[in-house]
Amino acid sequence: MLPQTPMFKMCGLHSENDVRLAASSSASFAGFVFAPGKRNVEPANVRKWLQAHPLCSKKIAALFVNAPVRKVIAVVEEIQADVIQLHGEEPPEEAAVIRHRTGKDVWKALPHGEYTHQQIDAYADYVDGFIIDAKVNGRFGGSGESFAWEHVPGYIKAGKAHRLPLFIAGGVRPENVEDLLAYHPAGIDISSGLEKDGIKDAGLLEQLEKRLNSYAADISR
Ligand SMILES: O=C(O)c1ccccc1N[C@@H]1O[C@H](COP(=O)(O)O)[C@@H](O)[C@H]1O
Repeated sequence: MLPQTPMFKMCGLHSENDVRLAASSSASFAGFVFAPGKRNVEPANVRKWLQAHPLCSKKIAALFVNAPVRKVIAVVEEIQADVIQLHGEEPPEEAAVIRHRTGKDVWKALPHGEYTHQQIDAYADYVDGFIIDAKVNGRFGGSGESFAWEHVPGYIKAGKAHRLPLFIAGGVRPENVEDLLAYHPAGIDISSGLEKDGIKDAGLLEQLEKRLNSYAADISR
């Protein structure tokens, strides 16, 4: 099968300005973090920002790390999320419960490591997609660090075998995105790589989109 332009998820939006930028971007998914850390957001603020800058056809992803199921359900309802990204150690059964109780797509983020392929197999019947991220110093994500991308083809194969979309995350930036695109992932997920001093940056977004567009032009030739 011919490579396709990857889905682009712009994650970790944490201000009205970030949402405005995402709304004007080519991202198909806009992600918000509801977990401790510098990108943690309040659902009421997200709702306000989305009212001011509607994302139109883009889908909203809500990211959680080991959150109670009732919190996930409440946040998803409040911000009208389309996708739930579980970025902690939520077991497959919990992903299944969340999927059943919300009726939303659930994506499991898994850290690249020795057992990732076994984990993909264990979650595949209970989720609607995967995100493979780097695990750095025990942090759950948003580290800005990449894992060894020579492992990407194996993950792409696993996603295809389960017929599930698989995104590559972790330290993707405008200056290295072409190295990742060379593997033709189904999706890329970027947060800190679009930030300057902790704020999503229009210039970095423009650089990224230029490279995504040029990749799209190359593969359509
Ligand atoms: O961004 C965070 O603060 C965060 C906290 C806890 C779990 C995940 C988090 N971010 C997600 O991690 C990936 C990769 O991010 P990066 O591009 O390396 O910064 C992405 O899905 C972020 O939204």
